[in-house]
Amino acid sequence: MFDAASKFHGSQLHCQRDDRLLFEQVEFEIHAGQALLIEGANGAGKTSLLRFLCGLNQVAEGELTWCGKSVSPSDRDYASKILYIGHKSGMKADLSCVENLSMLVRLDGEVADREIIEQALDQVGLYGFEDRPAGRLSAGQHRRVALARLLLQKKPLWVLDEPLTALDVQGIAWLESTIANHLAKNGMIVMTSHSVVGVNDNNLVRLPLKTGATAGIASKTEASQ
Ligand SMILES: Nc1ncnc2c1ncn2[C@@H]1O[C@H](COP(=O)(O)OP(=O)(O)OP(=O)(O)O)[C@@H](O)[C@H]1O
Repeated sequence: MFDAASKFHGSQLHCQRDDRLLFEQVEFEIHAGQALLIEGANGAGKTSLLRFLCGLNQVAEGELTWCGKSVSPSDRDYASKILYIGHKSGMKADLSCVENLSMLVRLDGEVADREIIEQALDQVGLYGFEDRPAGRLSAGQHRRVALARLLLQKKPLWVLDEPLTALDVQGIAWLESTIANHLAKNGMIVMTSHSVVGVNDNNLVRLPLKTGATAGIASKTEASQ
């Protein structure tokens, strides 16, 4: 169970790429058990925003607070709260599924032994693939291995960039229950996705990104006022 009082707030968020303003004055707030869905056309800046929240780029700027305390995306304590799974999995083609997951979990400052990783691979439908090099997986299998980190790491905030990509019906069903379970434990999620799974309307905050967006705060509290 994560802290029921958790709150994640962003304000004055803006992003410029070269000479082009992607978005500005964007604001959001989510609480424990809620998911933020970042929406927008191709090229609107969704990935740029996600990566900014994770301290992975400086192209976007803005103010962030975690539980009411101002944080910088590069703060170690703040970064330790986040599990980011982006378009690229970060896996090495010549390492096995177990070796890759072990490495990725360690890079995030955590540890998972082989038995635990095998159990996670089993849960994502990859029993028997433990020692297969990642470079010899299908696209959907590759995505399933990347998403197995959701079972291995205990972070309150998941930042997921198009997590449904390449998943089949069973994969989507697994992700749906995994997301619902995380939110039920007071976890939070910031994600981009063309469809929403595992989040009911009461727990979903939508953040549309459009150039010059000044549409006010994206939050459940404000929306209901
Ligand atoms: N490394 C980069 N250097 C310069 N411009 C970039 C770079 N990466 C992305 N861009 C540009 O920034 C804009 C926003 O890209 P971003 O990937 O954030 O959009 P997105 O909303 O996630 O798009 P999509 O829905 O297609 O994934 C695009 O116009 C893109 O061309």
